[in-house]
This record gives sequence, C-alpha cells and structure tokens, in this order.
Amino acid sequence: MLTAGLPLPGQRLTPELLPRAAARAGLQGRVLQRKLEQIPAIALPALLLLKEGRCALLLSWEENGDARLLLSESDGGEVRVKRELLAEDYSGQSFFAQPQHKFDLNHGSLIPRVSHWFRDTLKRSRWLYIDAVAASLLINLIGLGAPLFVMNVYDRVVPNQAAATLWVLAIGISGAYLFDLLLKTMRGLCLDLAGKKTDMIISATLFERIVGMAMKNRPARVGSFAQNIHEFQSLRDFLASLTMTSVIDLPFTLLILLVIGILGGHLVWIPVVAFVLAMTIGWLLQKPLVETMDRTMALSAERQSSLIETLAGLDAVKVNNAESERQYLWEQTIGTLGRLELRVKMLSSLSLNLTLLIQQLAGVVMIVAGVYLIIAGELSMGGLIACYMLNGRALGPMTQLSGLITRYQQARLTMHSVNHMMELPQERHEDERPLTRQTLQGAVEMRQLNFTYPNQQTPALNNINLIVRPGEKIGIVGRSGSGKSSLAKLIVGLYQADSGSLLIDGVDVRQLDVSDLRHNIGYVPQDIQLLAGTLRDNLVSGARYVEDELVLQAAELSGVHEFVRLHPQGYELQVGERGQNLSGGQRQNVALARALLLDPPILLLDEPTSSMDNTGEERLKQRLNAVITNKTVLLVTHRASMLSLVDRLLIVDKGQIIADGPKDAVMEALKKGQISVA
Ligand SMILES: Nc1ncnc2c1ncn2[C@@H]1O[C@H](COP(=O)(O)OP(=O)(O)OP(=O)(O)O)[C@@H](O)[C@H]1O
Repeated sequence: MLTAGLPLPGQRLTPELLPRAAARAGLQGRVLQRKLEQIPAIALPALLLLKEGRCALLLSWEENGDARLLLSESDGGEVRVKRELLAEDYSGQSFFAQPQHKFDLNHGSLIPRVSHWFRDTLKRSRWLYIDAVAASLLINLIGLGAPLFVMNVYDRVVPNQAAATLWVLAIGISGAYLFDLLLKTMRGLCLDLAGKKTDMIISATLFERIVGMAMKNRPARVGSFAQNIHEFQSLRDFLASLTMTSVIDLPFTLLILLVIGILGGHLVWIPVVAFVLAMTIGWLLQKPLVETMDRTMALSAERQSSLIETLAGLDAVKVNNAESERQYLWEQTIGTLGRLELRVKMLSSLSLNLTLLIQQLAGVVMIVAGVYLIIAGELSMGGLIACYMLNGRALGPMTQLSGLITRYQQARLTMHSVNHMMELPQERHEDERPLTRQTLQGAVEMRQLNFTYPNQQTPALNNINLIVRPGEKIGIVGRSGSGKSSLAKLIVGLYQADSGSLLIDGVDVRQLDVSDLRHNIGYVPQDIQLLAGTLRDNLVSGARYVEDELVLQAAELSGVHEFVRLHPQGYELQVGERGQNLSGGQRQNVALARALLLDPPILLLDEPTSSMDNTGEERLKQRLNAVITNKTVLLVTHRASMLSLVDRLLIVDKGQIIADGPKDAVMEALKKGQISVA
C-alpha cells in the first residue's frame, strides 16, 4: 500500500521516493547525508541506507556506541552491531521521519513566510526590482536619443545635405529602439514577476494570519472583513508593473531636465515650474480625495456584509417577509456608494486633466520662449525641437504620477487595513515554545476561572472551580445561555480565560500547543459547520493521513455509515456549503465521526444528539457506550435520556456551577428542590 502507484524503477523503492511512500504512512521525512556519529539519539528511529541497496532501521544507540538495528533482510528480530562494522556497510545516507500530524504552519509550504509582511516581501523581490531599475535607466537614456537625433538632423544633416550621416543616425536610432523594445519587455516581465511573488507571499501570509487568529479577535462581520481582503487588490495594482514603472521613471526626469538645461539654458525653468504647479494641484486635491475614498471603502465593506448576511440568511429573510427591508437597505447603500465613487472619479480625473493641461501649456510656452531665443541667436532650430520633445518626456511621468496619487491613496488605505489584519493577535505566538504533549491522560481542572466574551458586559463563566479526573463521564446541564458551551469552548482552546486557570493533565492550557490539545480532544460543537466538499473530506479534515479502515470505524460508530451505505455516491457525497445538503442529525453524525476518528482521550460533546430522533440517539448511545470506557467525557445536553452515558452531573447557571456530584444524588436534590435554578 505504501508504494502503490509510485513510479518504482525495477520495483524497488529508491531514496528519492522514500518521502512519498512515508507520507502514505502519515510520516513526513527527508533523506539526508549524515555520518553515523552525526545521528543523534533524539532523531531515532531512522532508516539507514546501506550499500548494495539494502537498508536497516536504526532504533537506538547503546551506551557503548553499538547500534540496535532491524535489518531489512533479517526476519524481524533486533540485532546489535558495532558502530565500526555498521560504518563499513553504511552508504552515508539516512531517512529521517516524523509523524505528519505535527501540524507546522511553516513547514512544507512552497511560499516563504515573512516577519514584516510588506517590507520583507518587497525585499524578497529586490533583485527583480533592481533589474527593472537598471532596465529603466537604459530605457530613459535611449529616450534621450530621439530628441538628439532630430536635433542633429535639423542642425547638421539638413543644412549640409549629408545623406550618409542621416542613414548612420537613422540606423543607429532604429537599433536603439529595438534594444528599447527588448528592455521594456524585460522590465515588464521583472515587475510582473515581482508583483506575482509579492502577491503570493502577502496573500499566503494574510491567510495564515486569518486562520491563525485568536477567536477573541474574530471579526464581528465576516462580509466587511472579506471585503477588506478583497481590497488588497488595490495594493496589488499599485505594486503592479505600470505604476512601478512611473515611479522608477520619475528620478530620470532630473536627467532630462539636465539635458534641457544644457541644450536650451533657461528653457529648463518651464518644465520645472510646470512640475511644481502640477504637484501643488495634486496636493490640494488630496484631502477631499482621501476623505471620499475612506468613506467609499467603509461603505463597500458595509455593502459586502449586507450581501453575505442576506445570502447566508436567505431562509430567514424569506420566512420573515424581510425582502423589502433588505432591498431598501441594499439600495440605500449602493446609492450612496455610487455617489461617492463618482466623486472619487471626478476628483481624480480633474487632477489628471489639469496636469495634462499644464503639460500642454508648458509645450506652448516652450515654443514661444524658444523662438525668442532663436531670434536672439542663443538656440538652434534643432535645439528648440529637441527641448520641446524632452519637455514632453520630462512631464510624462508627471501625468502618470497624478493617476498614481489616486492609486497610492487607495493602496495606503488598504495597507492600513491589511496591516490591521496582519497584526491580529494569534493563537500561537512565535516567541513562545509550548509544551509538546502528543497524548494526554484526560484530566481537566478549572481554578477560579472567569471568562467574558469580547465586547460583552456580563461574564459567560464566573468563578468556575472544577476537577475532572481522567476517564470520568460528566454530564453538563443548565438553562439556555447559562455558559455550558462556553465551558466547552474554553477547554478546546477556542477562547482563553480572562482570569483563573484551566489545567489539562495538570499543565496550564496556555503552555500546551493548541494542535496537540485539539488532537487529544474530540469536540462536537453545538453549531456544526461542515466545509464544502465530499463527506470523506469532512471526515478526515485535518487528519488526511488516517487510514480508511479507521475512517470507516469512526463512521460506523457515529452512525454516518448508516445513512451513507444506502447513498449511491457513498463517501463521495457532496455535503454542500456549510453541510447544507445534509440534515441536522446527519451533520451531527459527521461531526461525531470526526471527533472519534483519532481515538482521543477526551470527548467534549455539546448537545451531540439535539437534532436526532429517539431511535438514532438510542443506537448512538449504545455504540458510544462501548468506546468511551477509557475516555474522559464531558457531555452538554438538554436530553435526560443522554445522561445514562454519564455518572457525574454538573448544573450550570448564570455562568456558575451550582451543583456538582454523582448523577443520582444531583438528580435527587433537583427533584427535592434543593437546587434552585434562578
Ligand atoms: N460568541 C459570543 N459572543 C458574545 N457572547 C456570547 C457568545 N457566545 C455566547 N455568548 C453569551 O455567553 C453566554 C453563555 O452562552 P453559552 O453558549 O455558553 O450558553 P449555553 O449554556 O451553551 O446555552 P445553550 O444551552 O442555549 O446552548 C450567553 O449569555 C451568550 O449570550
């Protein structure tokens, strides 16, 4: 099974194919060149590749330096071999592997991660940008060729009727233009590549920050958040080739001005004044432009939110007859947005058109002033034409710059929101080294634990003290909104306590790696959200390395197999967005299967049968009974029948545990009215 489908040369597994075969066993690993003495005990077991295509599994080093081995040709027993003897047979290469489930965000990605998203990302493409700047330098130098060519033709070739010189110049300038074409193509390619690279790195980093964010900072409105991510497009545009070209071109304006100064003397003041004038206009129009853009962005986010919420809650909109209400809200938003967008367009085209006008007027002034200089004998005819052409070239980037200002402002606003997203507090902190606990015993303890949801006044959990021993089966009951689900969410690490502590196996949960924690907890949330894809995708989500046999076992236990068995598509059944193609009860079956898949020591079930019928629930209870023997079970439920699974009962009210004890005793006290639920 490990080698099935691999391109095996001569039916033998080669070192190159080892990682691929290992991946099928849920391992990730690499073949490395290592001397025997460079293989530390901590990296064991490792597969040593021996000479003549043989191999041996190095289990450990003995104190005297001997190796404990499993040899490929032996019948499975362990052997001890002296290090020197092993060294003679060892090819120098070993295969080191570790379980794939140690989910490491920075591992195995094709896209590098950066510490400062913008600066470092640009830095990664610096050579591409340097190449583009170098190409720009040459392109701009070639750009000086045309005016100089025309000037020489007017001043030297025409008066002397020097046809030979004309041809030399023409061939020269044509050659330069061909080179120019090559350079421009190269520059475009460099900038496109840099843009693509930047885009990929920022997008990947952004997504990583989003999925890694602490739940406490989850955006209040998904739609506006998604819109902000979408706005990232404008930053991408800003960094895209055309814009960057004009930024690169700008410094060369100085060079062109220098040439105008050399050829036309005081004529250089005309483009200088035009430039200052255009910049002043651009600067004056900035304030209203930024204000309008700011409002436009906020309103686009609002529009997106409204759209997403309406789509997601279409049933509710319809059954409540709220269509016209939503329609009105929508029309109001797009109406205002349309007006604002028009204003942004007007302001930016006003800025562009005024800049163009200044450029054209500068040309006229240049000709008029130039003619006076020619009359005074201070400038040649060719000189004037060259200056006129150079004036156009110098002021060209200025027009682009005015368009750039709009884009820059858009990009700046986007930068601001991307920055905010990049700084979202994360679940994992890079500077913290959490404890690695592959398997937990299942003890849970809460000490004076308090928790309030963000932006809420009343605490969801108030001074909770609880000790759960490994293997205990506890039912948690209480009125709606009493804090039962919140208790579960804290245990699974979705939220952190504001004060007090939560210990798992005697260790503060903040010291444990969240993926280890969740690996050890099978959690069925109250509100089950499946991901679009096949049923199988959902069953093995986050644990794709699990063998089919175990998947089937979990499916049978949870009751998934019961409804899949009869379906023509079987486990390839598409569950639809958020699992909407399945019934509520079926979704619960799927979530339960996923929770049981890795055989975790802790089961945290938040009303796992609330949407099931009595028969389904009864069958599930029987199957669960068989597997929970050694597990710690915390079962939140409103159904009395489910309590047969537990032997201890907690009653939660207003965020506090008001009763805790053996199930029968607590039930009895409840009946007698000794426990009062406010
Ligand atoms: N994401 C949230 N943001 C803000 N407040 C929340 C959030 N989730 C729950 N709450 C509040 O916390 C309190 C406890 O909610 P919790 O979901 O833990 O109750 P519960 O006992 O599980 O209720 P139910 O039996 O209805 O599921 C409630 O007052 C609720 O309004």
